[in-house]
Amino acid sequence: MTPTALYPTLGQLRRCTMAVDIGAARTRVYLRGGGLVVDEPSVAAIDTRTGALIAVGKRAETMFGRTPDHIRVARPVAGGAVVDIEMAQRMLRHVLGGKLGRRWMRLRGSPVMRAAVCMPHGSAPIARRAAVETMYGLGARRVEMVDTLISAAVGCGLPVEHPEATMIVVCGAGTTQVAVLSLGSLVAAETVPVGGDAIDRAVVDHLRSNHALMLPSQSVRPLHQALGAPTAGGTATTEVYGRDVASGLARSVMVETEVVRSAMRPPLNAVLDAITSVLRRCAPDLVADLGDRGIMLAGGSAHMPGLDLMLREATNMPVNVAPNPDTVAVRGLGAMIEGKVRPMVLSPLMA
Ligand SMILES: Nc1ncnc2c1ncn2[C@@H]1O[C@H](COP(=O)(O)OP(=O)(O)OP(=O)(O)O)[C@@H](O)[C@H]1O
Repeated sequence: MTPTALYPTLGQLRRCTMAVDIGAARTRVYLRGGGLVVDEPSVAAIDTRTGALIAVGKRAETMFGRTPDHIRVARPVAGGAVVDIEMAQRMLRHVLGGKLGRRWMRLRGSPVMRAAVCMPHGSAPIARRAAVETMYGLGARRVEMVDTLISAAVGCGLPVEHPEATMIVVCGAGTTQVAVLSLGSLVAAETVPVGGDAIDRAVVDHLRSNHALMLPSQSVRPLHQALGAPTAGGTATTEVYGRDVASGLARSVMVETEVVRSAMRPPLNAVLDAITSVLRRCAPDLVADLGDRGIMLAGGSAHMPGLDLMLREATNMPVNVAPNPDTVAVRGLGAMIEGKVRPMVLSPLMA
């Protein structure tokens, strides 16, 4: 098997057939000449008695918390790494269905089946190894890895190859990655193990400890909407439904959106600390560029209403949410394998 490069050239990427982003929440696959063909929750349900795969993706996700004992609903990806390689391979094989086979056949002239994978910034060698093993299981014989921050910046259409600073914050489910880029390189970057899931967990924990209410995960989204809605003076409240911790019965409580907002503050502070730490490591000229251009916010959590506003207030910098923020990384990598990216050298952190 061919060894894997961490910073491949654009030429090496152009030889790849598919671009893959295996995230804690969702798995995305972009096929060369086929576009984004998979965008599914990274979830698989198996029958523990027979080992059979029962469902993957969206269908498996709806089974969470609703299965009998013999069905296990698993997330093969956590904290930015594939933690169950076999399950990840089964899940990918299933969501790709026949799409990959046809693509391999069409590209039979190519001597080696190659895949490009986005890796979270600063991921450990074991996480990279797990991603490579996962792709080998799908038939790839060479795997090129690109830092998610670079592919997301490309996917957002940021002029990363120019000698001026651009800043990107990719807030996913389990991690948030922050970088300042210039001339195709990461000038400074940081990853924190906090994302949309930690923010949701902070809200769930607040309701359990202060209102003795267990909130089902699907009830957190409507609460986000309330948090993002402008308040016309006074104290805004919103009604949430859950299960009483003591009695187990369904009930609702009225919660003040401001109180929920402060419950979300600890995980958000971790994101803010990462932004300030990255800015502190940049030269003043680069920081001056960012004063005008601001921060590009990407990742699925960029959909969270009010997150951009909170970051704007805390940093005093303009914050723009990328169009389709959750798929920018795989679409950026897709643009690289399609050869649609202006020539540049992809390199690790500048010394
Ligand atoms: N409309 C929305 N409102 C609030 N949060 C949202 C919305 N859509 C997605 N999210 C959040 O975005 C997160 C998923 O983001 P994304 O798809 O970028 O994750 P991922 O790439 O799989 O994760 P990671 O990068 O951490 O491996 C989840 O925490 C989810 O709750």
